[in-house]
Amino acid sequence: MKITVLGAAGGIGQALALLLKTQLPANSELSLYDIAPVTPGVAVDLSHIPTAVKVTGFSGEDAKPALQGADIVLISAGVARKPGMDRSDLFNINAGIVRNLIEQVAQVCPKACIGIITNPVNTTVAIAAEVLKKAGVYDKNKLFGITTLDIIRSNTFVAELKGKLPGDVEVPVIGGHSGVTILPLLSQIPGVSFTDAEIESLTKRIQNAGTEVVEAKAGGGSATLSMGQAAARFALSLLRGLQGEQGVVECAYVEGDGKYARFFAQPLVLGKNGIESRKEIGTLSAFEQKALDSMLDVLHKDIELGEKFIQG
Ligand SMILES: NC(=O)C1=CN([C@@H]2O[C@H](COP(=O)(O)OP(=O)(O)OC[C@H]3O[C@@H](n4cnc5c(N)ncnc54)[C@H](O)[C@@H]3O)[C@@H](O)[C@H]2O)C=CC1
Ligand SMILES: O=C([O-])CC(=O)C(=O)O
Repeated sequence: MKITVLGAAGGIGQALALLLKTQLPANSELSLYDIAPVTPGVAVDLSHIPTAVKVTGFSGEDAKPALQGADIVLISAGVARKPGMDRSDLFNINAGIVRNLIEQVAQVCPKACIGIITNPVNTTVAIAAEVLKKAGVYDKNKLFGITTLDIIRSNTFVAELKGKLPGDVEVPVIGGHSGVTILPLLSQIPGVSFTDAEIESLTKRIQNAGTEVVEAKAGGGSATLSMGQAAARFALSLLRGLQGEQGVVECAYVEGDGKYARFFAQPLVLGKNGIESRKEIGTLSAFEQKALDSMLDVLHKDIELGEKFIQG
């Protein structure tokens, strides 16, 4: 299997590439691309780590050489937030970057699974879908907005609060990936219960966790290391599904049945062709149902912004 990372010289890209170099199965290939001239050097650096994963690096304006034969393409190219900005403030720069990269994916490796990390994810995934559709190669079972960071954060915060091992907690997170559209389903964690006050404060903390990092880094960017870990977890799950492992489940922001919004983060069963099936979100608490109802306006607008960017 070959995985290509676009934006590979950035904070997320380098962390992700390191984790993939050490965790991909033997004989996989890791292909790194970024406009930054350092990228071939990042590949040389990684290539000295003794694992049976071949690493190549490409820079410049053309992503195509890095995309040849890719089974999975992960995109973290673009700009990150600074304090005082919302994820939507990144649209003006990142929308064009994602469009340009997806156009090249559509040409070179149209059958690859694509994982979008670049913000605003609620919108960049819609942009990617429209570009792929225009090129006649859109498969809604192969395009994912990576929301795994919301899940691993939820697992960490719940474990901290309840004195559990983080690895023993798995919180489904649905909706989208910004502010109120991030909805952790705290009512669905087996063996864990919360007071109403805990639910309210935990939900807020999970929704604002990106901002917590942006403020702590004080102008130096947003989450990179935890996001590298999140994207690596998602990519390795996707790979296991592609290789035929049964019962691999991850939440991601994908096009579904449109019951809530055209794109919606939900639990998915991953398989040989990407998404094998979309799982029901299950029974929600009254708090979660209210949060779901009130996020939909924002989510619809975020999606429409992306659709219009391509459709004009
Ligand atoms: N989905 C999620 O949960 C998360 C998403 N993000 C988003 O990920 C993106 C990347 O964040 P960082 O890695 O921290 O930023 P960064 O600034 O460290 O890295 C971005 C990289 O993209 C490259 N780049 C810019 N334009 C490019 C193009 N046209 N083609 C190829 N490469 C290009 C830059 O040279 C740079 O190396 C941001 O949009 C950020 O908001 C960040 C954290 C979590
Ligand atoms: O908050 C940001 O700008 C980056 C991000 O998406 C996150 O950390 O969840």
